[in-house]
Amino acid sequence: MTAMAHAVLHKLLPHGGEEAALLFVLLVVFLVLLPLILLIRLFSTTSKKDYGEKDDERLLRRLPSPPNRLPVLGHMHLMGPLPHVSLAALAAKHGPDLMPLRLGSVPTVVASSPRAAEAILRTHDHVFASRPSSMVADIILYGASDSCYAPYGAHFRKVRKLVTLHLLSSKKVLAYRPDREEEVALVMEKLVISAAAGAAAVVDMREMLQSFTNDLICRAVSGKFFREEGRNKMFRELIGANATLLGGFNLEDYFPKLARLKLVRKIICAKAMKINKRWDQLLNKLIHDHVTRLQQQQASDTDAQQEEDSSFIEVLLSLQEEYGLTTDHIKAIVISMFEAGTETSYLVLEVAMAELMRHPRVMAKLQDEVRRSVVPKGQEMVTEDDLTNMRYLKAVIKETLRLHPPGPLFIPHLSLHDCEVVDGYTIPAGTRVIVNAWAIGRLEEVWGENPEEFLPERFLDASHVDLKGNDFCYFPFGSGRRMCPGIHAAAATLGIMLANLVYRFDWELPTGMKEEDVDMTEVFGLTVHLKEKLFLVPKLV
Ligand code: HEM
Repeated sequence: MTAMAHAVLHKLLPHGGEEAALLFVLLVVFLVLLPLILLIRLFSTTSKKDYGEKDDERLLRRLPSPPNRLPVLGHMHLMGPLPHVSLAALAAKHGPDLMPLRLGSVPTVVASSPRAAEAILRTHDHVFASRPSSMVADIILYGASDSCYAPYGAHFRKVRKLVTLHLLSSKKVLAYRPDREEEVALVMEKLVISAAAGAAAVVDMREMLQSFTNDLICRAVSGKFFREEGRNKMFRELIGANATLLGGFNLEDYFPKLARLKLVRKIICAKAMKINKRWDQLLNKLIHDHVTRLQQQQASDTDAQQEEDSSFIEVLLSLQEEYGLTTDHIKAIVISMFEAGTETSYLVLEVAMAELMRHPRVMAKLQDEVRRSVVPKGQEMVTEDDLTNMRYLKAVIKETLRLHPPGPLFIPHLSLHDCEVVDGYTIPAGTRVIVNAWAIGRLEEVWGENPEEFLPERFLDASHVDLKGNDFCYFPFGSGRRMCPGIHAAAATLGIMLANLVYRFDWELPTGMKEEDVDMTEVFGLTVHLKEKLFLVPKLV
């Protein structure tokens, strides 16, 4: 929003602010914006039903919050194009632990320190385990009945249990190991062809890694026939569309009353409904195919497939009755698996390669570990067995996730009732709670003098700091009831792919580019990604 305002003003006042342009701006503000603001204000006031009584306002004021709160927008105008960066800067000045804000009409608290994060995600986890409602998630995810956006309650607990026990358990992730290794091998084959073409063969790393993680999750969700009829491509397109709709700071989430107006609702919902229709058709066909295959199997008396070898859809269908799921619930769970599984891992792999290109010393040390210390000479690929002792590889992955968590603000949490947290401060029921993991990952008091430096060695000295959310200085997968259930799948995918990329190939930047030219500028959305795609040239070792 601020970026948009800046752009408009910049266009109007490019030459030092001529009087005519200024007058024009003031006139626009008076004639157009004022009535609009009054209208929005009418619909942006909070009611008891929405976010609690006015008492909540007083409670929010008990902690310092940033000044310059505007009547309708609240603190919204202070959000720059990278909200995690804006919130970190605001917190450093106004609320290093907890910082209350009003974003639009929504009372929000931002946690930016290890002790505040621990209070939210561990000590009072049961109070903050819900999610705010989202109009778009309601449409795309069948009443937010998936495992990412479901409000805390009986349905969420049931879905979470199913997902962690039957879809993403470490046993299941292990069972998918041959599939992972096969998909990695396919990528390596393509890279060998590129490498043979020499310096001209510049590889679009994002395209390659996105297609890899997409195919991997397609295979896990729908079985080995996922390339049939170009389904993987269709899924990829729809995942991208979902991410655009669900990501960022959406107007309707911060002015819920305005969004309830019929016309506004119609405009906001139109796109989401269109996407939902396409998902629905695709998933109906997929479910139908699986049901038919299952029936054929039963008719021919083939041995029942083991759960470990079954695709997510097969597992969900076989457990549908036991867990009391409707077909729409199954579709919602599948969609959020696609979304969460794809829109994270490939971004981490791309940014890890970007950091390695900017830090040749780290790249050389990693290649040394992967090539000489562990993998026996002559072996074509790194296997998952080889990864066990690769300490430096693990440190590189941890350091990448510290500096570049794909979800720097996680998914917003929601307080279920009033709760006294740090220093006797009470967060009222219905408050949106944002955990700024990006800010905590860069605190000088935690990470030392140069927290912005890419230095995997810091994790060699602190190898007790793992990914499991036990340490509130470092928890890229979250912690507690809403912690990422895909942690085992993600760790396996990142490890095997990164190890193979640096094992088989030396990497060079396109001709004329230097290390310092690798652009690390980020763009905020459902997840954060590099603004500029990474292009590299592979050289066979
Ligand atoms: C590098 C990769 C990944 C990272 C860094 C990551 C991180 C996260 C984070 C920070 C959250 C939110 C925690 C919170 O709101 O408190 C989350 C939620 C979630 N993730 Fe991941 N994730 C990754 C990959 C995956 C994969 C591969 C899957 C599944 C295939 C997955 C499935 C989910 C689901 C279902 C949720 C929602 C959990 C809930 O609301 O209860 N994630 N993830």
